Amino acid sequence: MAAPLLSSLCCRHSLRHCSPRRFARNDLSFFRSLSTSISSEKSLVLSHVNEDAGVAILAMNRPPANSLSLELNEAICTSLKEIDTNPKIQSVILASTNPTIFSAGLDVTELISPDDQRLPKFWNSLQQVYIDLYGSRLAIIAAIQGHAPAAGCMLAMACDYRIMYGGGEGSTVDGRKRKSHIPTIGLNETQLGIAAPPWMGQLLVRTIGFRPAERALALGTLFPPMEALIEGLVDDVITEESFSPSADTIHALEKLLPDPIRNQALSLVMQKAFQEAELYAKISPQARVASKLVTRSESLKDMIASREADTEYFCSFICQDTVQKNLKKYVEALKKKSKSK
Ligand SMILES: CCCC/C=C\CC(=O)SCCNC(=O)CCNC(=O)[C@H](O)C(C)(C)COP(=O)(O)OP(=O)(O)OC[C@H]1O[C@@H](n2cnc3c(N)ncnc32)[C@H](O)[C@@H]1OP(=O)(O)O
Repeated sequence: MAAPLLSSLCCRHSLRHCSPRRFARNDLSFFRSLSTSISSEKSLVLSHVNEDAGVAILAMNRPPANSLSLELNEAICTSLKEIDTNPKIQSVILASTNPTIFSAGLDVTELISPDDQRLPKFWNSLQQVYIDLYGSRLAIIAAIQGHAPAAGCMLAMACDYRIMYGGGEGSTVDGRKRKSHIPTIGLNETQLGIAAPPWMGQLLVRTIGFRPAERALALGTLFPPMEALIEGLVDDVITEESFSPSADTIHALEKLLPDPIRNQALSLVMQKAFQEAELYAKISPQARVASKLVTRSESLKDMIASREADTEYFCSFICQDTVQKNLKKYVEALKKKSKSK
């Protein structure tokens, strides 16, 4: 079903052939044309479908932090492509097997003393994840149970709806009682001495508006759940007080979730994500996709057109001495913090 258009995506000319008329035709093929055929290590994501509900799950599974390596990026694209080929599926829940980290953003070890062959491939794979998520015909619901800094936040923003865990003492994340965990979300790149690329920064602008995004980008703000909700960075924040699960939802989730994360059927965030996914799945796909084209096609075209230049800029920026120094310092601090636990 999905058109084999990897070449068109990797090459920045793909959307030149998409006339405004074509976009106006409520055409599903635009979204299909954004599919990829990259093959990869599948266990880095767990995916499964519940055809009765029209919903799929795609859970990132790269311990310890779901940091985005070349291989994880490719695995996300491959899995999404597989789901896309199933005509019974209209919605996907993008989640994490780690109940306290959605994704820690780019794997910073990819950025330090990088291999000059791998670095552009790595960046290209991240661009592809964005294109495939943001341009998917599927409605994608982000179930953000844990932290989502930098490129982790980008993943969430590229979805159609974002649900975040509100945290709190003694709350349940995957059904078990655990100590307080308050996730944060945002583009914190400047805290690492780097800047979000234009397409990622503009995605924040489109999500929360110009002035709030300008300030958040400059300061590298990581928002706790309620602040993220107020800013419009997430659409819903779930706490035990705010949401009552239904037995039907839990049952449907048990059918959907793969074995290693079946216990997440008890997670309130997952339950709300499933309900939202069902809601999207009930809308006429043609109408839903056409409405998505209205808001997303122009920025996607622009991003794809500047893809090569973006990769060149990224590679030369990352290799600068000062940037390397900043990144090394950041990783040392991260390791030190992790060891001191
Ligand atoms: C031109 C540039 C373009 C830039 C575009 C995007 C930029 C990025 O995405 S850069 C990455 C930004 N990410 C971060 O700043 C997050 C860093 N991580 C954290 O702040 C915390 O780990 C987090 C809040 C996510 C979770 O905290 P904890 O639950 O307390 O876990 P730990 O800190 O103990 O981490 C566990 C383990 O994971 C390793 N880790 C964490 N993040 C990353 C990462 N981004 N890349 C690689 N590895 C990461 C961390 O070092 C720990 O490993 P061990 O030391 O081996 O235990």
